[in-house]
Formats: sequence, structure tokens, C-alpha cells
Amino acid sequence: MTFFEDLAARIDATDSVVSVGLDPDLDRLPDFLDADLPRWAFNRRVIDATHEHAACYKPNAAFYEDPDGWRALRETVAYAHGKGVPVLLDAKRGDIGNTARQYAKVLDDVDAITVNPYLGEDALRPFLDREGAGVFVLARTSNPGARDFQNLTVGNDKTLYEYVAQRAAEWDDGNVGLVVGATAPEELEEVRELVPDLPFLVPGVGAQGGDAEAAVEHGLADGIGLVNSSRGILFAGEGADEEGAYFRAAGDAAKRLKTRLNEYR
Ligand SMILES: O=c1ccn([C@@H]2O[C@H](COP(=O)(O)O)[C@@H](O)[C@H]2O)c(=O)[nH]1
Repeated sequence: MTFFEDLAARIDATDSVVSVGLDPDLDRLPDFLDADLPRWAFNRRVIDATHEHAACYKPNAAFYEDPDGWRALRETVAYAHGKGVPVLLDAKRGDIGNTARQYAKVLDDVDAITVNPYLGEDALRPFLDREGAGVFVLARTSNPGARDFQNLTVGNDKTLYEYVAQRAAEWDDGNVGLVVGATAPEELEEVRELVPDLPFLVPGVGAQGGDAEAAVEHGLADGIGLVNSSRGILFAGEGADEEGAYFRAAGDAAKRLKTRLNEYR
């Protein structure tokens, strides 16, 4: 099965397009979590609490880039897979071909990845050519600085993010999606009009205050796509003084987001 076939089956099974972001910020992990690998201990409990509502888990590589982090990530990916949930690594890779080939090896372990198109097609080929893997190309990101470059006009009449979206559609062989932020609902709509068939990963609902309705209305192609929340789910239990209550809050937050998104599906 390809990533997008798996994802379609998972969306069906959970009735959910929620991507649960696994960004275990060491500075925010609860004090009661006394473990050898705290990020893994945290993620395991989050996965236990949220997997019924998770179409996908999206660990961001930035939260794992040290030796203990790599171990925590490996355990997390295996555990998510054990629960039947696909894993999308948010790594935003993009480098010259020789290096990109090394980066792409991570697709032996995870099901999909985010990539940065700035270096051009040859930097993305090692990911695009991976049988079965999903590749989400950054088009219009959710941060305020996205406008600095992505909204510039290139050629005669297109913004850079529109141009990237069109190129990504040309690369698509049933394996390509786009990253478009929920904080830019007008851009979401424009990109959807340009590329009706590509599923989007839409980050930025929750902590970034993005538009959940636009995320669903424009993010899904034939019902397939992902709307991500990380901090809004992971740290929903902050303030709870015991473990059970803390992680129940994460489960409740994932369920609430699923229910809210489903109003617009
Ligand atoms: O445009 C983008 C691309 C990626 N992200 C990532 O998604 C999550 C969002 O986390 P929240 O806590 O829900 O804000 C995080 O890993 C980002 O690096 C994004 O936000 N926007």
C-alpha cells in the first residue's frame, strides 16, 4: 500500500483528518514524567490517549535532533505503527541530490516526509522516487514570514507558492501533497483551485490560531488530507497535577479537534 492509500483507509477507520503533531518540547514536559527517555515516555502516553482520533502522527524532526532524541523518535515511530497509525516526519528536507539521497533513507522507517522545494526538483527526486512514500512539498507555510518570499510574484502573474503548487502537481504520481498553512485561508483557497487533486497537510490550527473551516474546506482532495495540531493537543493538560488527567486532556483535545473538523467535511 502507498502512503496515501494507507492514509485514506485510516481516515475512514477513525473518521478523522487530524494529524497529531508529536513535538515533545523538553522544556514543557510534565514534572511527573520521570523516565530515561522522557520524550519517548511522553509520546507513548500521548499516542495511547489520542490514537483513536489520529489519522496520522507528525513528529517534527527538530524535537529529536540529539542522540536521546533519535532513540525517542525510533521508539515513537514503531509504537505509532503498532497502533496502525501512519507517520509523517516533518523534516522539511531539501539539499543537493547527493545529500538528499542520504536524507531520503529515513523513508525506510517513516511513511511520509515534508520537503522544501527551494533547491529545485533534483533535491526532491530521491524522495519523489521512493516507492510508496508520501512527499509533502512546502507551498505556503503558516508563519508570518511566509510572505517574505512565498508571496512574491514570479514570472508574470503567479506567486511563488502558486508556482510551487503547480510544479508539485506535475511531479505527482499518487505520492505528492502540499503544505499550506491554516493561517492563510485565502491562499489555501487559491492553491486548492490551482491543484484540485493534491491532498494538503494543513498546519496552524490550534496554537497558531488558523482557520479550521478553511483548512477542511480547501485542504482535502477527494476527502483526503490532514489538519495538524501539535501544542494544542500535546500540552492541553498543562496544569494537571497527575498523569491520568494530563493525558486524558490530550485525548480530549484530539477528539474535540476531530469533531470540529468533521463539522466541515
Ligand atoms: O507551515 C508550516 C509547516 C510546518 N509547521 C509545523 O507544524 C507544527 C505546528 O505546531 P503547532 O504547535 O500546532 O503550532 C510544528 O511542528 C511546525 O513546525 C507549521 O506550523 N507550519
